Amino acid sequence: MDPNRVIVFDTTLRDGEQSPGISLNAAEKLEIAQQLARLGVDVIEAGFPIASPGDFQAVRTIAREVQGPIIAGLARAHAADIERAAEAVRDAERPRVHTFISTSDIHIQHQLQSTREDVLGQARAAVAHARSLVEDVEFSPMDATRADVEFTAEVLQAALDEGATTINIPDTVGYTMPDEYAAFLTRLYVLVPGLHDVVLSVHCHNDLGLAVANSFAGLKAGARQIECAINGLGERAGNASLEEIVMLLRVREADVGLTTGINTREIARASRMVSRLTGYGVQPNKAIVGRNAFQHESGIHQDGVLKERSTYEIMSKASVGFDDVSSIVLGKHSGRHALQSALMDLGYDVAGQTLNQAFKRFKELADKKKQVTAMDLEALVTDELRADVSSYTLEWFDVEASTRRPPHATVSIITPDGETVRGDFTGDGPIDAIFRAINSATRREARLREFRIDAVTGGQDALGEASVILELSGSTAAGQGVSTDIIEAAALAYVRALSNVERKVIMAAEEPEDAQPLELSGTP
Ligand SMILES: CC(=O)SCCNC(=O)CCNC(=O)[C@H](O)C(C)(C)COP(=O)(O)OP(=O)(O)OC[C@H]1O[C@@H](n2cnc3c(N)ncnc32)[C@H](O)[C@@H]1OP(=O)(O)O
Ligand SMILES: CC(C)C(=O)C(=O)O
Repeated sequence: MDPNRVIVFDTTLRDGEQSPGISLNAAEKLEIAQQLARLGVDVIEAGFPIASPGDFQAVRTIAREVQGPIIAGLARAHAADIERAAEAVRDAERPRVHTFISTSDIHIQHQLQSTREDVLGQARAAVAHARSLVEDVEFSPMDATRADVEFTAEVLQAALDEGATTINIPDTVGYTMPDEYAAFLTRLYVLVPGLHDVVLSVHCHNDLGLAVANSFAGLKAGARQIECAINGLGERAGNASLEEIVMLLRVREADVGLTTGINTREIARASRMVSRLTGYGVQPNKAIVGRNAFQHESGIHQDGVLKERSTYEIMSKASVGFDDVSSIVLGKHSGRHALQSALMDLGYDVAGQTLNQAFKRFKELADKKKQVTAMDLEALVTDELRADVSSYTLEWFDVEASTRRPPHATVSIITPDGETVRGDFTGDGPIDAIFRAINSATRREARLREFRIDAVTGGQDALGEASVILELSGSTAAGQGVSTDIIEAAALAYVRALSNVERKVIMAAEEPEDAQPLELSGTP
């Protein structure tokens, strides 16, 4: 392999999904995985199969259906985790098991409540067990950047001896600094010369806003795999953002000399899809994919850009895929073929019932809006795809809102069993009233954790996109809904979040209790 080629390992579906409130079902994960394949990532970490039957199923579906990238499943240094991960990725063209255990004393003493010797034995046994099931095994010493480098090196040597093919160095809590991280990797190369024969990987968290800088420092120190996530999603403050590190390597390629296999024109679409399906909006000033990333507000900048774009732009918006979508405009006279072809341009292969439903909604929207843009279309079709997997359906609602009396809502919901149930509620505001009316109809005590409404495009006739995060019986899940009527968008989002959280509660109750430590622990 070209020594300057960087392997892009996307963990949106695993570490990204660890963001509070994100809970993707198998269909949503598959949709994102297919977009990641179009984007050209080398590895998709599709989930943590032991975590739940739903995650196992999602990883297995991705392994079976997504061609191109390596499909990885995460596993603790436990026999059951590793077996479950290996089983989930087994049908992939190129399966990988990624196993990990902490090497920092903080984790060993307080979380694992164990000893260095035991961790060394568990790491060795985990890699050996994984290698007996799959050829491609990645090992991570969790919290490595707060660990003793000599002990970490000893553990890595054991992992290499047992056949690990990739060694990943996580900055689990986003603590390190670029120079320090590079020095840590350089020292590991000295202590473990065998690292030169495998792929060294970086996995950096963004607690101090340094995830991309640290990852870049790691690449300069010799690492050739970068673990990252779309929109920088991930545990706490997130992971290194895929779009940022990839565009850094692209824009500064002449100076840095490293390349990736990413088709950067797919970045914008991947970002929007992940944002919609997770309910995590992208901050407007986010690098590369934020709404403002290619906008020039002030006169001097506008003057410069009008004369020559390179005065204030270091990359074109077309290079990250923003141009494609803004050029598609359909109106109320467009037909099903034009809609299908526009959706195809956006990367959605929609046919049959989903196309018919999207077409019906497109016509309704076109009656209200002069121009239906690509962003509107994408929102509608994503909404239809979500509706396919939703269990409760909003049949109709009535909301009475006035400044003279408290708002009152009545809803009719079709349950997963096909039963029609009704509920009503007088709330503090129209949205509160409809949310509580849904609870009353479904007899669920779901609690609203987050609610957001965004305009998909500008103007008075913009589509509203609502995102809801709900909690039920200790589980949380998100749901989204799209409509020109923001109350309807909110109600759709609430009903979908309720379906998702209920599914999660049921799956948690069915979770297997077979995660046992490997027998070899403590015997290096
Ligand atoms: C840095 C990271 O991002 S690591 C990945 C984090 N992601 C997740 O945790 C999401 C999925 N997790 C889950 O669904 C659950 O935590 C499960 C199913 C994996 C485990 O659930 P439970 O068995 O109930 O354990 P719980 O989560 O409460 O505690 C974790 C246990 O794993 C142990 N553990 C943690 N990491 C490791 C490891 N790498 N190898 C071995 N054991 C580990 C902990 O010490 C603790 O063990 P204990 O129960 O003997 O005290
Ligand atoms: C499992 C490992 C790679 C991880 O996510 C971390 O340490 O942050």
